Amino acid sequence: MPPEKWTQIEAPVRQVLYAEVTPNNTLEVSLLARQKTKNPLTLVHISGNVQEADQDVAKSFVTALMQSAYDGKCVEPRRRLKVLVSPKSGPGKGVSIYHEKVEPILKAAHCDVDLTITTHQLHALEIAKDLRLDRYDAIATMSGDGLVYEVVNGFAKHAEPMRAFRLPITPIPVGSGNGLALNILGSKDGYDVTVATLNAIKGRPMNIDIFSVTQGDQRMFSFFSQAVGLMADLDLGTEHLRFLGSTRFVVGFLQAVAKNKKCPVKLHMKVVESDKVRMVEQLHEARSKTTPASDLNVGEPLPTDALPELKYSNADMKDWVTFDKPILYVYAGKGPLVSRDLMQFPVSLPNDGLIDVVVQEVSGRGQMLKAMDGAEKGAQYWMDTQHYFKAEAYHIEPISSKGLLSVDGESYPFQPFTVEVHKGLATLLSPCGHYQADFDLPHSKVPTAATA
Ligand SMILES: Nc1ncnc2c1ncn2[C@@H]1O[C@H](COP(=O)(O)OP(=O)(O)OP(=O)(O)O)[C@@H](O)[C@H]1O
Repeated sequence: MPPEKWTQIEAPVRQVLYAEVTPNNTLEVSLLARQKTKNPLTLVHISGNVQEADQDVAKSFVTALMQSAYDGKCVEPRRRLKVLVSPKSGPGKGVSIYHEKVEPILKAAHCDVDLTITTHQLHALEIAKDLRLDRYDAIATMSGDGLVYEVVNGFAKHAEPMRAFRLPITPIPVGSGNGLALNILGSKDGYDVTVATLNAIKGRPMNIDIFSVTQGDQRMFSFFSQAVGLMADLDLGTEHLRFLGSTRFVVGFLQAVAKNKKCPVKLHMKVVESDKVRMVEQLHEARSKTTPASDLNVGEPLPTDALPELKYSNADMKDWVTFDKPILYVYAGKGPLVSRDLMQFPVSLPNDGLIDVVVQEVSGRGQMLKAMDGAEKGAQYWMDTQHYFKAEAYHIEPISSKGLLSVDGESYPFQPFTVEVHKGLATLLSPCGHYQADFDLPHSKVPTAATA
C-alpha cells in the first residue's frame, strides 16, 4: 500500500530499487519517488499480501520489474560496494548523512556494503592501494573531491594498477565543491546525496582521462584540475572558510580579485586545438555520438598491468606553444563544472585524451568581477582575455618562489611541473555516459544557414 498521505506514486522505472515476493507471500517494492514534482526524492516501500492463486502472476511481475529497473539486466542488482565516508569533508556531516539517507537506500536495494569511516588524511589512499578488486563492483566516496583524489592515487600504487582503475569510482557529495558529482549528475542534482546513491546502485561505467603530474622525480595522478595563480589561491587559501560550504569559493574569488596579483609562471603547451567556436562544435558532435547507457563500455581490463609510461616529463617542447602575456591564473582540468558557481571547462569531454587549459590574462578588476556574471553557465569562456586550449600536455615553470600550486585541491610545492593525459584510464559511474552540463554557441556566433 502507498504510505500515508501518498494517494498515488509515480516514478520512472529506473528509480525502482528492488522488488520481490518474500517467503511469507508478501509483495515488496522499494523505490525512490517524489511526492510532488519539486519535493526531494524519498525512499518509499510498498508491500501487500499475495493470495495463493496470484503467486505466479506476482512472481512474473517482480521478475519483469527487476529487469526493466536494472536496464534489461545490463546492470547487476545487489552491487557490492566499498563505501568510504569522510567525517571531515565540507561542513563535516558525512557520517550522519550516511546513516540517515544513504544507508537505508543501499539496504533497500540489497547492496552488499563494506563501510569504512575514514579516520585520517590519506586513509582512503591506503584502502584503495590494497583493495581486493574481485570483492567489489564499485567504490563510493562520500566526501568532496578529496577522497576521489586519494582513491585515484591509491589505485596508481596498487599491485595491479590497470585492473584497479577499471573499478568504477562513484562520488556521493558531502564536501564543499563536489566538482566530480556536479559533472556526473548535473548542477541541479550534483549536491543531492539521494541521486548520487541511486547512481552508485545503477550507474553505468564511463571511462575518463586522468593526468600524470610530474614534479622532479615525483609522479602523482590528478583526475580533476591543476591551478596556479588566482584560482590556486582560491582553492588552497580558503580552507579556513570550509564551514561556508560552496559559498567559500565566492568569498575567496572576491578576495583574490581585490588583490589582482600577477602569477609568476611561464606556460608551455602541446596544443591540439585553440579555436573556441570549433571546440563547442566538437563538444556537440561528441555528445551526439555518446553511446546509449545500455551499450557503455563495461570496463574491459586493459592489455597490460603496468601504469602508462610518461611521454612528456622530459620533452624538448620544440613544437609546443609558449604563452607570452602576463598571467592572472592557469587552470587546467577535466569536467565542465569546478563548482556550482563556475563552469570553467565548458567544452571538456570525458575521454578525448586531452586536457583543457584555461589561461586568464591579467585584466582590470571590473572585468574580472563581470566574469562572475553567468560563470555558472560558462559565460567567461567568451572573454577575449580568457584563452582556452585543448592540449596533450603542458609544462609550468615558476619564475619566483612565491606562489601556490593546487592539484585536485591539494597543495603541492610551487616548482616546475609537467602534466600529461592518459586517455580513458580511470572509470566512473554515470547515469548517461557523458558530463551533464549544457553549453552552446551564443547567438552572435551561430553560423547562418547557407542559402541555395
Ligand atoms: N577522519 C579524518 N581526519 C582528518 N582528515 C580526514 C579524515 N577523513 C578524511 N580526511 C581528509 O579530509 C579532507 C576532506 O576533503 P574533501 O575534498 O573530501 O572535502 P572538501 O575539501 O570539503 O570538498 P571539495 O574537495 O569538494 O571542495 C581530505 O583531505 C581527507 O583526506
